[in-house]
Amino acid sequence: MERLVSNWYNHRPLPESYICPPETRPGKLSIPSGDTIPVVSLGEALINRSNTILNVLRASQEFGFFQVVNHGVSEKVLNDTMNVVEEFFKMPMEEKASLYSEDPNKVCRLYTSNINYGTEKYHFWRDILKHHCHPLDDCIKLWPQKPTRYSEAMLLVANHYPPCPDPSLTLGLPKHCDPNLITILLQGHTFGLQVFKDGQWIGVQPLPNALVVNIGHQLRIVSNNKLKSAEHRAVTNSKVARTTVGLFISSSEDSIIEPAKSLTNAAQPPLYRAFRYKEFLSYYFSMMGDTELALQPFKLPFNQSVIS
Ligand SMILES: O=C(O)CCC(=O)C(=O)O
Ligand SMILES: [Fe+2]
Repeated sequence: MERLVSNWYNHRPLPESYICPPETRPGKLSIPSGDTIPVVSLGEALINRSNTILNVLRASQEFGFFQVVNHGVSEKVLNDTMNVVEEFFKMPMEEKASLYSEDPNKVCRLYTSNINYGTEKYHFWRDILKHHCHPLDDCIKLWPQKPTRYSEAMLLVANHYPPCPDPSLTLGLPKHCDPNLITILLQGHTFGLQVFKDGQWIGVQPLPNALVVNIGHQLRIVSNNKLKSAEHRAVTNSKVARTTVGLFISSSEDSIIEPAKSLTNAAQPPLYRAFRYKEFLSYYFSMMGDTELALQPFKLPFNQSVIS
């Protein structure tokens, strides 16, 4: 519990154990906050559905990332979700203590940094509240009891990045691709999310009431690499705490994942073998940070993919 950054951050300078190796440091923080990440207005689908679908496909092929506006989720629901999560992180430590756990198998838990605080080489400037949402009737009983409004919001991962004494030396979240199908992120008003595209980092501009959508590894595999699972990371800032809420859409751990048959043929053979999602997840978490290595054991060698 003492490990949570929000427990101690404003009492001391950046501890050495949070300093990233030079090649992964954010360094200069004036990353262009791109208008380049596509913004898709879902409201347009009511008038021209096929054009909206094309926009989503194009963004998923080129960037693996886009923002959606006019999505139909009310401003009130978005604000309530963000407020209740911010309220959760602001609660006194004693109120949150029962949720703190370093056991990754716990269905609802509060923890810090990244996957394994005990074994990681250096730490990240982030506290996390994570829980499952499906099946809702079972999961909701395990969600935080306080703030009492909490269970009216539905979410899976809430990231909290307290103000940081030196944002140029540390990261909130290291470079990664999400393992699941699609992630929908409410990133609030504070800049911090960056996407790696064509060898450089691009900032994802916080837009009012927008949701950031990104393609995960599962969908990259199902689409046989037609859609891109983009690498991204979160940087911190020294002025304000940043809180984000991510809904991770995923198939069940027992599902078989493989390239869709309708997208493969003799000219475009499957690039991945079939596997159970849980097999992928355990390998992914052991390879955290190296996107291509995480996919390696699931790739088919070219000649084998032609035969199958
Ligand atoms: O907090 C953010 O801006 C990014 C979060 C994210 O990428 C994740 O939780 O996988
Ligand atoms: Fe992510």
